[in-house]
Amino acid sequence: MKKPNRPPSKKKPSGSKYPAPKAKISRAAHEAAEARSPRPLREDLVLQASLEAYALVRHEGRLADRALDFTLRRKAHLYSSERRAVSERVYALLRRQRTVDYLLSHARRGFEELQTTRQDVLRLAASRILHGEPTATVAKDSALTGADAAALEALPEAAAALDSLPRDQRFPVAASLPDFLARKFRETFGDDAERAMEAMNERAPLTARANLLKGDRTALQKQLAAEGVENQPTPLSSMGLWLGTRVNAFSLQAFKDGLFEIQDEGSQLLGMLVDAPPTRVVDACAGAGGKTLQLAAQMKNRGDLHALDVDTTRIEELRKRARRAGVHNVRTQVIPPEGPSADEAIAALKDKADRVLVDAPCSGTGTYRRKPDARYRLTPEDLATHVARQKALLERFSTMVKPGGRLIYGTCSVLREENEAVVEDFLSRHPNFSVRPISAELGPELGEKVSQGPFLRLAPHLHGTDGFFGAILVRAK
Ligand SMILES: C[S@@+](CC[C@H](N)C(=O)[O-])C[C@H]1O[C@@H](n2cnc3c(N)ncnc32)[C@H](O)[C@@H]1O
Repeated sequence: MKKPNRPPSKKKPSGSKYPAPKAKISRAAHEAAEARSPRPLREDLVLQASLEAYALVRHEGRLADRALDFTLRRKAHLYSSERRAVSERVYALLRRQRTVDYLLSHARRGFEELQTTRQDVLRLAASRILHGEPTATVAKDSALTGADAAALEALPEAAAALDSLPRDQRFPVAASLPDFLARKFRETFGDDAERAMEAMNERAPLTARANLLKGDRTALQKQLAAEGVENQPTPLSSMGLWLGTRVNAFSLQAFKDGLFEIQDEGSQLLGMLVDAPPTRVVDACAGAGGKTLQLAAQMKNRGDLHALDVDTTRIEELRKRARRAGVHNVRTQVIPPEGPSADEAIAALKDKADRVLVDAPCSGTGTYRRKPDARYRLTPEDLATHVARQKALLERFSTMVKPGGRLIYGTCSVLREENEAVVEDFLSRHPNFSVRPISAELGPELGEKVSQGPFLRLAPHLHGTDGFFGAILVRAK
């Protein structure tokens, strides 16, 4: 089966305001030429672009996907295989940044004092070797000589030094986590923490959710196969498909026709907990609508689905996606983030909703496969802010649940304090809410695979999904 040769991209290319038509044409021409005769990477150009993108993330604090987008848009002369190499190498280094820095500080005397770009060349090279590429090839590609080339040869020794550290010192470095997060991951996963982080430091699969308003998963499989896309049903979500990771999903006809959305399997499972009836349902932190569209399909496009968020841009994106997906039952509303005006904005829905989903803003510690750089930005203070906001949002949005209705709380964090602890805190103040085990919703077989106690608890090393938490809370009648 033909494998599409563009790298997966989070952005929909056609809707973007950036690409100059000239760049588009020349890139298409390059790609067509490349498809006719694949050629070796022009390593100097790949290295230059990788350095630029990496510097934006590491030294200027830009988000990785934006930094890559920004850099690659200015590199229309790169072939698609080269663009893909830039992306893959930068992401690979971000996943192992702390490990790489440790290894180089042992393998290269005076590494810390080197000029920043020279350090970054070494970092990119060491990361490639760590990911299995031959040392000699990498040294040549990176034009490294003398002490720098010798440093690459000395990496195995440095790795042995890392291996010989006591477990608690080794883990943060080997997992490439800040110390405080390493402690949190150890608290969460105990003896499994190493395994959990190994899986968290892998690339995530590209996962589609079939839009059940327009057809089932089998029909989507056929359509994708007809477009030359390798795909495979996901094992946990009945509406998911894994796609070949090198597909640019957004350029497919099936995507343009609204037959699927890109959505992690874990996120699909969280959406499944809602089991939205065709009555009145609220998606209180709807964002760009990943789960809103799934809920609309559960409701068979009937009833009223209220999608709320504080972010106008995301709500606009949601509207666009809803149009493509053929969703008609959604009403969007931009609401204030806090204070009396936030309470007023939802007053009309007080005690009215059969289901309220609070897919809360969180640390994102479950999504490091896709956003490896996020770990280096998170501080203990940020985490405390997330927890305080999660408690406040659950409190505010619970007022919309009608007697007998359900409040579904979810995050893409794996940390207990953002998950079980938030739910416990809520229940301690709201004895009229009780926990409904997720097995009651998903069935005993699937429920057992994806739950811890009564809650949804997903992690890459156990489920192959991003890390997710979900709880169903029922308001007494
Ligand atoms: C985890 S994201 C939601 C993702 C979305 N449900 C999806 O499936 O694509 C959390 C969302 O909460 C929104 N948010 C942050 N503070 C909020 C508040 N006070 N009220 C409502 N939404 C808020 C953010 O703008 C963000 O879009």
